[in-house]
Amino acid sequence: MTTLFKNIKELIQVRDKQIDFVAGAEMKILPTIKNAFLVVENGLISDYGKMDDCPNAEFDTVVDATGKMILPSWCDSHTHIVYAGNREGEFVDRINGLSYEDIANNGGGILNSAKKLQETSEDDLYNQSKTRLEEVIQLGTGAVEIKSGYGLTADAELKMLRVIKRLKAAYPIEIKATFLGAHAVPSNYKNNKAGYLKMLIDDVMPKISSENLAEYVDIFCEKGYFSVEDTELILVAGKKHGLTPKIHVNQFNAIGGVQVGVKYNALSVDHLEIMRDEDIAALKNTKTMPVALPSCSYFLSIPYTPARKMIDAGLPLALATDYNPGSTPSGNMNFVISTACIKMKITPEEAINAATINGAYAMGLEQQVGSITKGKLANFILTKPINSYGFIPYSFGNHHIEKVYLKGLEVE
Ligand SMILES: N=CN[C@@H](CCC(=O)O)C(=O)O
Ligand SMILES: [Zn+2]
Repeated sequence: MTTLFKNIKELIQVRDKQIDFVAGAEMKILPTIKNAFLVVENGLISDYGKMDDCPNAEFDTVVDATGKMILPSWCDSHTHIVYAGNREGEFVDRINGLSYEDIANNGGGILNSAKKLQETSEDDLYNQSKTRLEEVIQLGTGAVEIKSGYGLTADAELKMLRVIKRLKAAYPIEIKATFLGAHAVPSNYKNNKAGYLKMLIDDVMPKISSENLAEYVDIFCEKGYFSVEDTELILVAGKKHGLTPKIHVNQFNAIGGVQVGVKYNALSVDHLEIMRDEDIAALKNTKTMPVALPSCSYFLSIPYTPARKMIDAGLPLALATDYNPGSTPSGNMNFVISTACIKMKITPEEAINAATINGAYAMGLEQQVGSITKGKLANFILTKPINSYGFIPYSFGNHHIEKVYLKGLEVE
């Protein structure tokens, strides 16, 4: 099965050589080819170049992309899209003056979602979650990480992970799964956090390994949730079960989570709304990707990750949605890149790098997706006619996607 895309106004994020990620000043460079062609063979990118060099061969399908651009699908490395119900009530409570913290202290927040999820059957949870997955695919996402963490019992955490496994099998999008049992301390362990962590380690992790339910382990390292010591415990246990760390840190307070992530070679440290100079310094010259979640800052009216300062300090940056019912009920990566440009003062080139190749790295998929590179999956966005790629973040709240392709096939 071969497809030729011809007369592409601009082919974006073209990387002839496989790279892991871009950092610092390199993030301002977004390689493109104007007036380009792209060939897809059996789901993979097999060739591309200038139209002058377009192969004169027979193809099963030819798509004329005159006036349109092609860019790699968004790589959303941090989501919680498997959840039950929603938290619209808390949205109104916040409008009326309660803080995210007040709501959590009143038994709402993550515990509210956990109660709903525990009462929801696996099939129902699958059906609710697949709707969101289909929605983000239409919005241009071609690779996504999904976390557990709204179960908070052994059974409900495993139920979430099994739903993610079913989604992996049923959809052509690339999916990575993360075990986030340590998302909050459930009420029945209110005065026994150590017992809860022991249960996650002794009862849940072995089942995750034996059923191959996750690639990553996460924990909410934050005042009132889990400490740096709890984080070390979970990361060490996770590693024993083959789970690489990707952790929630520095959302409301900087308590040393970045340092513990770096110490245990976390693939990513995510949120980072509160960053001290020492946290930025700790990430320098490491393999740990800092991930910013601007839609969360927008929705909760909390500070934005100081992305400009971090990139200027030489760090890489990835952007993700954090799609979840409490802090970010949106999985729109187009909005994420706009918000990153507008609020974090990063350029369209930096934002697109952060949402493609760096996002791919933050979920261990940099060999498969995130750039137009021969041999990578043909997961990309065909835009509507637009004048420049900068129009995508500029035109905030809209998207300019005409079609999305996963493994070379148009998603209907
Ligand atoms: N901060 C921790 N976890 C989620 C939100 C949890 C919730 O409110 O449901 C996040 O990444 O924002
Ligand atoms: Zn999150």
